[in-house]
Parts: sequence; structure tokens; C-alpha cells
Amino acid sequence: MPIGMDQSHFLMEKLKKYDSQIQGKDERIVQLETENAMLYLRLAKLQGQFRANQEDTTHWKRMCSFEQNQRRQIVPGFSDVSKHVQSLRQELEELKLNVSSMPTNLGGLCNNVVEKVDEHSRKYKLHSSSLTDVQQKLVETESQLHDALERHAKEKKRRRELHNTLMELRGNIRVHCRVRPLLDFDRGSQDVKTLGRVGSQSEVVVHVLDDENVCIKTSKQTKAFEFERVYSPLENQDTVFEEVQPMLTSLLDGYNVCIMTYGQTGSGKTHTMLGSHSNDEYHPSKEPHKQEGIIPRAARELFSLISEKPPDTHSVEVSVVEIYNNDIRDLLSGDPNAKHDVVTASDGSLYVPTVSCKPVETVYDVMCSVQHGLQMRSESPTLVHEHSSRSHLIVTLTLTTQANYLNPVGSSGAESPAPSSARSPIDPTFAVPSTPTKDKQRRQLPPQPPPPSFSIRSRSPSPIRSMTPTLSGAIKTKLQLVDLAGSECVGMSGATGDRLRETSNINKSLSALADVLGALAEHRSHVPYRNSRVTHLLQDSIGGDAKLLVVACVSPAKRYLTESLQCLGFSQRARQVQRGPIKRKLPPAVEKIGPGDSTNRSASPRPRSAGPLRQ
Ligand SMILES: Nc1ncnc2c1ncn2[C@@H]1O[C@H](COP(=O)(O)OP(=O)(O)OP(=O)(O)O)[C@@H](O)[C@H]1O
Repeated sequence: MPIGMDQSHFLMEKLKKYDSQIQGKDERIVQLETENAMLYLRLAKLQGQFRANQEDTTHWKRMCSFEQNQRRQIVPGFSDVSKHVQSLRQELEELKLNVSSMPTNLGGLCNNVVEKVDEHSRKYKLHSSSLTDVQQKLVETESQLHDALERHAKEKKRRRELHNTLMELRGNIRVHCRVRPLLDFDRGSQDVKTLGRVGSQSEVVVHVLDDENVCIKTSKQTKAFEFERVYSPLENQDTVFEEVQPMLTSLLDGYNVCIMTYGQTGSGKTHTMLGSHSNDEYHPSKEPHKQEGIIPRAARELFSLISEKPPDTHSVEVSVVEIYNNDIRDLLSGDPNAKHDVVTASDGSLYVPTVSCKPVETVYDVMCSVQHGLQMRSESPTLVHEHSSRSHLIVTLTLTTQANYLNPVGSSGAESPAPSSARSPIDPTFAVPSTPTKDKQRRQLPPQPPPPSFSIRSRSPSPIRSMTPTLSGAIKTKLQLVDLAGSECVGMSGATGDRLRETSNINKSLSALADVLGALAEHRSHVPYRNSRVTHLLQDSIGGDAKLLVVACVSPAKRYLTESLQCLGFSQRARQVQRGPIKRKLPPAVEKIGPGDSTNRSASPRPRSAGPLRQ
């Protein structure tokens, strides 16, 4: 401390000095802190930049590796591309060469073309000169073709005649036999194991030996029957129709045709004629199907045959009737219970004037009518068959062949029906037997009744003609498809009351049918067509030149032994209508059924007793 200076003053001075120093230091601290903060900020910014740079680096690294990959992939392709470019260059060079040589080649080609044109024009001149020759030859060929067609038509006619002759030789009445498979309802008890077992009621006793022979074999007896065709249980509807089909050609040739199924109830008659279903369940089908029976198939065949003929020359009408308790019931009318009768016209022909006849153009139309009829048909359950038909069902397809087809102007008539020599289809008088009286009757024919809806020609046992002429000169032929009611033992069917009456009527009418066939077989002068409505109605189709096929249906089970023996005996009898006794040899173990054989007489007795079971 300077001498003379007050100590406090000195200290004050020193304090001031220190204060100013501290203030300077504080200012310096603030300055430094500010700088520090600035530096922090800078650092943060630099760190941000650093991170951004790092991301860029990663991105570019990825890009680099991607590019490297790309390059690795492209490099091999690049060599291909360069090769391709090279080959393209080569091609370009070649093309350039070609283009440069083209004018020379085109010149050569033009010369060739000109030469060829010259050559062709020379040939054309030659050809046009021979064209006239060719045309002449064409005219000649046409006339040869015409001759060939005529020859073909004649050949067709001859074949048809041969077919009809063959049919006649085979007999106008044919009998086939169909044995149905063993079915569940054939067993005696409810035990399914008894079905077909030896000794049980369902034991198989009807055996098909071959295509023509069938036998009934029991422990006590063996009886054999021969038919034109025997269908085994394995043979289906197609096979049956194959045999029936040829008969339909005869229909277009002017013959009445009748196909009927005969047999005990439940033996497969309806199955054979229509297919398997109850009357209510039947639904017509537009398309053919495997299970359908003869009626739809025959209708289909008929329309198919008609489609081959010139348009509007043939037309078809259908009627569906049943014979129930010996009464005719029109199943297409509103009132099936109305009475109908077969009437004799003044010219001697028979018809049922009150039965509905519906024009039809397709199988479907026919089958819709049949369906309608079936819904009205009498059916009731019996002990043997749940859907037993209690009436004879007759579906008649009447074919009208127009006069312009039978006798076309300027035609040789090669396509017209070719019935047997006894007939002249183009002569409208052919339907009347050529006795003077009938000729006279015909000439003096009184005004005809309105066209019968269901005409039936009267007949004698002598050969008669099937075709029925109309006033316009057209002819009518009939295809009658008959599902007969089942013959049955009253005991077995369990029928009582009304059912018993039905059964009795069914059996009576089937007896009458057997009688008619028997009378024809024995060439009796009187054929009892009128003993029953069914034979009266089918008079045109049984005997004479009409073609009749009876399919005898039998069940194979022992349970129906009596009925099967009776059915086969009846059918055997029918088969002999035109054939006479059967001479065919059968295996020695098999007993033969035929006239002259005493054992046969028991199985196939005279017509009256050969009919269905009587009560
Ligand atoms: N060949 C066959 N194949 C298969 N089943 C058949 C054959 N024949 C008949 N059936 C069956 O046998 C049963 C009786 O046949 P269907 O109705 O045809 O007898 P039906 O002789 O017409 O009897 P009904 O006279 O009582 O009317 C039916 O269920 C039918 O399906």
C-alpha cells in the first residue's frame, strides 16, 4: 500500500479493480458460452449432414449392387444380341444381293408365266372343243342315272314284295314268347332269401332253351314249347323291338298289323308294350329311351317310315280304347263311360262311329294321347300284381295313304304300296271281294256314312284284304297295339265282388280270342269273332292277310306254373294257325307239345279249353 494512503481507500481501490476484472471475466464467459452454443449447433448440423451422407452412401451402394446384378444378367444376353445383330446384318447383306438380282429373276419368271399362259390357252382351246363331247356324255350319264334310279325303284318294290312274301311264308300270325326275370314280388314269403330257391314258390321253372324253345321243368314234369322267337329274361326292349320292326313295313305296304301281348297278370305285358310304370306314372318322352316298349317304338318307326315318303301323302290318327267288362270305353273322350258299339255299314264294313280319333304328327302326340288314355284306364291291385290292368288296352294308329301317292299322274306307281297279287292298291274297288254280288253292291253303293272314326272291315274266314279305301281313293291301314288284360286264377288274384266280375270278363274275352285263333287254325267256316268285343274290334287284324304278332309273356316262377302252362299252351295253339303241327326236334329229355300228342292235348287242348283259366 502506497505510503500515505489510507488503508480503506486502498482496499476500496483494490476491490474496484477486482470487480472490473470479474466483470471482464464474466463477459468473457458469456462470449465463450455463446461460442460454445454456436459450436454445438454447428456440430449438430454436421452430424445431420453426416447421417444424410451415410444414407446416400447406403442408397448408392444398393444401386451399385443392383446395377452390378443387372450387368451380370445383361452381359451374357448382350453377346446373344450382338450375335443376332450380326446375323441380321448378314441377312441384310443377302437381301441387298437378292434385291439387286431381282430384276433379272423377275424377267425370267415373267417369261415362264407368259409361256404357261400360252400353254393354258392352247389347252383351253382343246378343252372347249371337247366340252361339247363332255356335255353330250353328261346327258347320256343323266339318262343312265335315271334308268338306274328306275331300276333301283323297281328293285326296292321287288324287295318289298319279297319282304311281304317272306312275311306271308313266315305266317300272318306269329307268336313270340317272352320270359320275364324273377322279381321280388315272385317270392312266396317276405323272406328275401327264398327268392328263386329250389322248392320255394319262387323257384324258377320256366327255362329258355334257345332262341326258339322254352320249357317248363318241375320235379314231376318237363314240357317244351317252340315259338318263332323266345326272349330270355336277359333280353331287353331293344331286342324285342328288333323282331317287331319288320312288321311295320307291311303297314305301309297296305296290310293291317296287330301286335298284342298275352299272359297272366304280372307277366310283363305292359312292360313289353309300353315300359315299366303304373298307368298314372306314365310320362311321354320326346326322346327315345332304353326302357320304352313296343307302342312308342312302333309309333317312332311309323313316323320315320312316313318321313321317307313325299310330304302330305300319309297321315296318322290315333285312338285309344279299352275293353272293360266287355264294353268299349273311349279313353280319349270326355266321357269314358259312354257306350260304344261296333257298327256294320251298308257296304258291310264295320266301324265304331263314336270313338274319338285324333290326328297326330309326332310320336310325342301319340304318346300324349296314350298317356291320357292310361290315366283313364281301369287298373286295380290284385294279390299278384299291385298295378294289375283290368281291361284290354287297344291303341290304334290309322294310316291314311292319299290317292295322289297311290296313283301319281304319270308315275309307274313304283313307290305305291305293293300288297299281294290279289290286290290292286291303285284300284279303289280292291277292298270289295271280287264276287259279282259285292261288285254290284259296290257300284250301287248308297251314300256313305260320315268317315268312320274307327272303321273295321267285315270279313269272312277266307283271305281278305287289309286296306280300307275311302271315297277319295285314299286307303286306310291300321296298326293295332294291344295290351291284353292279364289272365288269372281267381284264387290267386284274390278277386271278389266287382273284381271277380272283371276277372271273369277278362277270362271270357281271352277264351274268345283263343276260340278265334282255334277256328282259324282249323280253317273252320265260321270264325266266332263276335263272341267278344275284343275279337270283334280286332277282326281286321286277326286272320286273312293282316299281320298279327302275339307276344306270350310268362313269369318264370313256380308260383305261376298253372298260368304259365296255360299261356304257353294257348300261344302254341295260336302259333299253329298257319303253320300246322310243329315237327321240330327237341332234346330227347324234353317232352314235345303239339297236335296229335296225347300229353299235348292236356297242355294245349282244343281251342275252347285252350283259353285262359276259367272259374
Ligand atoms: N322283361 C322285364 N324286365 C324287367 N322287369 C319286368 C319285365 N317284365 C315285367 N317286369 C316287371 O314286372 C312287373 C309286372 O309287369 P307288367 O306290369 O308289365 O305286368 P302285366 O302282365 O302287364 O300285368 P297286368 O296284366 O296285371 O297288368 C312290373 O313291375 C314290371 O316292371
